[in-house]
Amino acid sequence: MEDDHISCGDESQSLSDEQIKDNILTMIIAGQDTTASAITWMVKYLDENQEVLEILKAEQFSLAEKSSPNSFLSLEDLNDMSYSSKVSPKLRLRYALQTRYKIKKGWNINIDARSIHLDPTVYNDPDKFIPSRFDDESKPYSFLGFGQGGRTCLGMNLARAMMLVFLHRLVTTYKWKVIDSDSSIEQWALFARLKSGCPVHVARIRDDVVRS
Ligand code: HEM
Repeated sequence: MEDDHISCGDESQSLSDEQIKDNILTMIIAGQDTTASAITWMVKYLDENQEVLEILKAEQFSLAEKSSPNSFLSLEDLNDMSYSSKVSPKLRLRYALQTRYKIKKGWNINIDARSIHLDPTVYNDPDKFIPSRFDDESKPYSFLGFGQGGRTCLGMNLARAMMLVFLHRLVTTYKWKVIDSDSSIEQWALFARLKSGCPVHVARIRDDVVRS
């Protein structure tokens, strides 16, 4: 019988059980909850900001009309979603960096990206959902959702791709209404997550555009 084992090359390069476990945990903790939370905020903010939703719909429908129904989205399609890729919410509620404190060896320091994104000394109308606000070239590094520098999120491009595919499917196939306007945030979550879980009413708008 032919050997159907998939070779991983040099055995000494294989991952240990411990490393495999770490990678799985990374996917679940760093990868899944973050993306799920970001998508929840997108659904909420888009429902509350119909003018933004209209611009997004125009981009997504023009893309859907250009390609055949039921075809998969390609990388080029994702690159054509320039407005949609800005619809990335302010998330990650973490504790603030207090410069008054001495930072001891071994401490973990987290930048409170959400407070920076909502800082009125940096942005006009910080509470307004303006997806293009981070385009301002005079304010480099102002979008901190994925971190910056040497430890920038490793899954950033994967997360963006997942969010864009989700947005495309949602916007071109369904309309939705958030049915619980409670905006209170779970107190002990690592990043900003709605207590209500953001329940929505969803209705199909058209059958001819179904893509994945
Ligand atoms: C919307 C979704 C996501 C958000 C908002 C997010 C955000 C972040 C942030 C703020 C950091 C810390 C950066 C720093 O310390 O400066 C980080 C690190 C990291 N993220 Fe994500 N992330 C997301 C999705 C993902 C996904 C899908 C994966 C993997 C499948 C992932 C894997 C990682 C890893 C491995 C690190 C550690 C990088 C390092 O320390 O070198 N993330 N992420």
